[in-house]
Amino acid sequence: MAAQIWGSEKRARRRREISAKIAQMPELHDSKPLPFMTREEKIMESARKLTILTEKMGQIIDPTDPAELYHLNNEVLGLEGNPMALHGVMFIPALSAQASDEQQAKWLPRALRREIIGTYAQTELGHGTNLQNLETTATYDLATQEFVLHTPQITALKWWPGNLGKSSNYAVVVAHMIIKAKNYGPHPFMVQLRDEKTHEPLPGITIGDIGPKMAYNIVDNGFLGFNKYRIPRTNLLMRHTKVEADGTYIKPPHAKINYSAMVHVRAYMLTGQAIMLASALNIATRYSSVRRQGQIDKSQPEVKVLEYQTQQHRLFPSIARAYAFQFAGAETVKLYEHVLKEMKSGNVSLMADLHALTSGLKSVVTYQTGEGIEQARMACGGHGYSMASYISEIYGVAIGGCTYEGENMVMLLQLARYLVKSAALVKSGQSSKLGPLVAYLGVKSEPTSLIDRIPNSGFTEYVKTFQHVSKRQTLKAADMFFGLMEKGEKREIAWNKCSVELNRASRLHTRLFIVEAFVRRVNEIADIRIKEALTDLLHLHVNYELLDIASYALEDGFLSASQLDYIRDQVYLYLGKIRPNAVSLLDSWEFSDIELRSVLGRRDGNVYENLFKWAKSSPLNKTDVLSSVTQYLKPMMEKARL
Ligand SMILES: CCCCCCCCCCCCCCCCCCCCC/C=C/C(=O)SCCNC(=O)CCNC(=O)[C@H](O)C(C)(C)COP(=O)(O)OP(=O)(O)OC[C@H]1O[C@@H](n2cnc3c(N)ncnc32)[C@H](O)[C@@H]1OP(=O)(O)O
Ligand SMILES: Cc1cc2nc3c(=O)[nH]c(=O)nc-3n(C[C@H](O)[C@H](O)[C@H](O)COP(=O)(O)OP(=O)(O)OC[C@H]3O[C@@H](n4cnc5c(N)ncnc54)[C@H](O)[C@@H]3O)c2cc1C
Repeated sequence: MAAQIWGSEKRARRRREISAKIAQMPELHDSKPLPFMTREEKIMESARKLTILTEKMGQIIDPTDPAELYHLNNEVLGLEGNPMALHGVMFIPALSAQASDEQQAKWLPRALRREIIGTYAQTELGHGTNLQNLETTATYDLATQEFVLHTPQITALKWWPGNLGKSSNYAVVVAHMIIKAKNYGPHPFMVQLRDEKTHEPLPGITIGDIGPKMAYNIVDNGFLGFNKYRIPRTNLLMRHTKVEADGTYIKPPHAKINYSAMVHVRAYMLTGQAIMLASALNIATRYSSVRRQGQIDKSQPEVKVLEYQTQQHRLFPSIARAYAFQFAGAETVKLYEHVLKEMKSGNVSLMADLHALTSGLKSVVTYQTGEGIEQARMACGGHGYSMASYISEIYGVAIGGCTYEGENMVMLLQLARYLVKSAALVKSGQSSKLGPLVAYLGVKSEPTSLIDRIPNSGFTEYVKTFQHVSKRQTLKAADMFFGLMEKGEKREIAWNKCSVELNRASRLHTRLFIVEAFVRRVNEIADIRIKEALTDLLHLHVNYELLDIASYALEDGFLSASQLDYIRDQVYLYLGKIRPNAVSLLDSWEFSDIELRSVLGRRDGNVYENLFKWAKSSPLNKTDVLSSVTQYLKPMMEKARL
């Protein structure tokens, strides 16, 4: 099963080897539990480990393999980030995709050797979503052949970029490029922020940390201002766009090609979210098979809480989602790598499809991951609320994904633009022009669903039902939009009035893609036992998901009330079938105890003893009487007693 999850036997074996090596290297372990550290201590601890990794990484992993890097990162540095997180996740990808060959030769080897640390500085205090209204300017000075970076007012301060505040000395900065008083829109520039020797901010730069956040507190998200700060013309990233010495602008082959670093993260973060969901579920499911509370049959001893159907219903559909996200994420990464290769050689024809797909997936996956992790926390009762479970930290980190790389509603609306264009093709009889991901929009469906009507139909009737609801909602939302425009509404006003319906269409389309990716994967599996276990999980997935969106299929009679009862029964049936495999389905992800960082989710199940040990190690327990007591509470009580 690990081979299915991680993509191959080899990958699963490599993960095990890497975990085993790390287990033998105490210098790479947390020196104490992260929840007991202050933010400064955590940052220090993480930087300490990063420097060891820089020395020893080659002995542990193949540093050119992103999957191995990611595993190393999760084991050693953990989910809460590290001082170079953005360096690997956005700075290097931005340079790789957007810098010319000459620029890459100058900067990439230095970045890869970690001579410099970089980040991606785009969002500002006043604007994150609406890139067209960013306020930082890069004005070309023809006389000196330099760009002058400037922050005209407080809302133009860069705000949020990870590791910008304290760790990075370089950044890819996105600013509006102005040449001879003409604004060419946001463009990426390579900018040195700090002196390479002293690490002091360079003159003209204001920089710092934005303060503690809901999670990710090892990352120094920062602010950055420029006061007429000059950089050479050749620091504009010029793979696709060029500015000649005389100020001539050569436009890129696609207007949004400079957004590729964002698409990179959107594509890669899906499996990251799957891992976080599976981690939280692993903790909750292991604990649920240790925790005994109450009886189902009063004549029997107390049961493991995992025996309760409500507990299974809380956890198992999310187990199915974690697998589904991992499979859909793997497909998306493949597609992204393909499109990136094509883009580099000038073919930009697939960018719109990739953008639509990653926008929808990013939104649905992060939202459902958040839901699943929060349910996992609640499923652990009181101990889930303790930082000893570590689930709240996983939740805080995962939920950040709903906001970064494009706020979820906004990204769903991006996919909706693509769906509406596709709907227009269907309406004008040009269904043959639909791309493969939306081809179903042009296919006439049956009048009613055949779920439970055709024996042994596998998942086909389920997929058709998802297609039907997605198609119907897309056409309905598009009709609403076109109808308003026909009545004379301006395009943007009409769009806003339909946006809730449009986003519903985007979610349904994305959920269909996730179901299809799961079905595709299960169909490919040769090993009978693995196929059986995953087929059970897929049964739970399609029935649970369909029940969740049933109103869309009920309202036009595509599903009947009796079919809905059948679907509900299937959910209960598969909860029971999955129960014996539940812990194994999560243990198959092979997270080590080092990586999980959870007292509740320990592999050996020795929860109570270790919870007590953990509590005793709290800094508050170093002394029996705290100074808050001697200084305030004790005098208060004494005064009251007088
Ligand atoms: C040991 C050490 C270890 C280190 C690490 C190891 C690394 C291993 C690698 C593994 C990676 C794992 C990943 C895990 C991730 C976790 C890390 C978390 C870090 C978080 C970092 C966060 C960073 C950020 O948030 S950066 C800032 C992101 N900002 C946004 O996303 C802004 C959102 N807004 C937008 O994208 C745009 O403004 C948008 C799209 C809303 C509108 O843009 P616009 O320019 O205004 O567009 P408009 O004129 O309206 O035109 C729309 C038009 O354009 C099309 N379009 C838009 N975008 C694209 C695109 N990208 N591609 C193609 N087409 C695009 C759109 O479709 C419209 O088309 P039409 O409909 O045809 O008009
Ligand atoms: C943990 C974290 C890490 C980050 N790292 C980085 C980084 O490394 N580099 C970087 O540059 N940035 C980074 N960011 C910033 C992040 O990319 C932005 O916060 C994000 O893109 C959302 O933009 P915003 O803050 O402007 O939200 P807003 O756009 O102000 O969103 C507020 C509300 O308005 C709604 N809204 C906005 N526009 C529309 C619209 N057109 N239609 C409908 N609704 C709309 C949204 O849906 C939301 O409900 C990070 C953020 C976080 C939380």
